[in-house]
Amino acid sequence: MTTPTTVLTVAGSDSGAGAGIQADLKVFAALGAYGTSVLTAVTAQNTRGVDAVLPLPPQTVSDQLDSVLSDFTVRAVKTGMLGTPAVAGAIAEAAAAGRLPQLVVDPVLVATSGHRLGVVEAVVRLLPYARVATPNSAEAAALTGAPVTGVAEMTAAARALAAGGAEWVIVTGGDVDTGDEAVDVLHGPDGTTVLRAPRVPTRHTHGTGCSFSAATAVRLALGDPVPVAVAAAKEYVTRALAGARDWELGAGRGPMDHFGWSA
Ligand SMILES: Nc1ncnc2c1ncn2[C@@H]1O[C@H](COP(=O)(O)OP(=O)(O)OP(=O)(O)O)[C@@H](O)[C@H]1O
Ligand SMILES: Cc1ncc(CO)c(N)n1
Repeated sequence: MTTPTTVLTVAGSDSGAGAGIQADLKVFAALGAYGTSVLTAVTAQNTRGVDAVLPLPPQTVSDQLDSVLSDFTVRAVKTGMLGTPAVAGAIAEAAAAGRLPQLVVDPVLVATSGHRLGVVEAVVRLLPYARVATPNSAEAAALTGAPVTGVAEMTAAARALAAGGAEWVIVTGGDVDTGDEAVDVLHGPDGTTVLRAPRVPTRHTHGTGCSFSAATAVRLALGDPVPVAVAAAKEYVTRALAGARDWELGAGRGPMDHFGWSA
């Protein structure tokens, strides 16, 4: 194998390893990229929910960022859980200094268990530097202040968030009732497109958002335009959900299948 392309995730640790840093690194490896990681927080978490959260000091986050960026040629970066406004501020500063190329911002605010993992104001600071932002319906609602319950509202939210600074926004609809399809709405300089894929009938959806944004980052790192990158990420998620449908890992919402990919 030739030297792989390097990508970076700035996110929280999920001890159950279905979401967060662990999901990101699995996706990076599955798609043939070399993954580096900057931890923002440590969560005690499993398939049933989040039990505890320890945010790391902003200096510790900046130190990790400096170590990675001073030694690796990072082609794309994704951010997930940032934890605190102070950490988000440190990341925004790096973005403003042009140190975070092809930035994918997954505005993680709340885990499915309802546990708060971030604050709106912190994420908003990062959006102007995002090549792509990937809010789910709840995050889009929190960021815009308007409910997001259908494709029309997803479209309005994507447009509002793009107007607020991100170059491209894709509002993901894993939790939106769209029948037997999983529908996402992309808005950017080329206009608005609706992405549709078969909805995988499974309760094991832990880490879909993290995996989607991580796959998008890999494809951007490899040179894909944004619409191509998110379409590939959607295919990845659909296949990884289907692969783990019958897995029995934990008693709650289990993780996805990142095995068996050839880059
Ligand atoms: N059951 C499903 N079948 C097919 N695709 C799905 C399903 N659930 C989610 N997706 C897709 O997964 C991607 C991530 O979207 P989603 O809205 O689930 O993110 P999220 O809510 O942030 O995930 P997380 O569970 O990590 O918080 C989108 O492309 C969405 O359409
Ligand atoms: C660490 C972490 N990041 C993101 C999410 C969102 O799925 C999660 N549950 N845990």
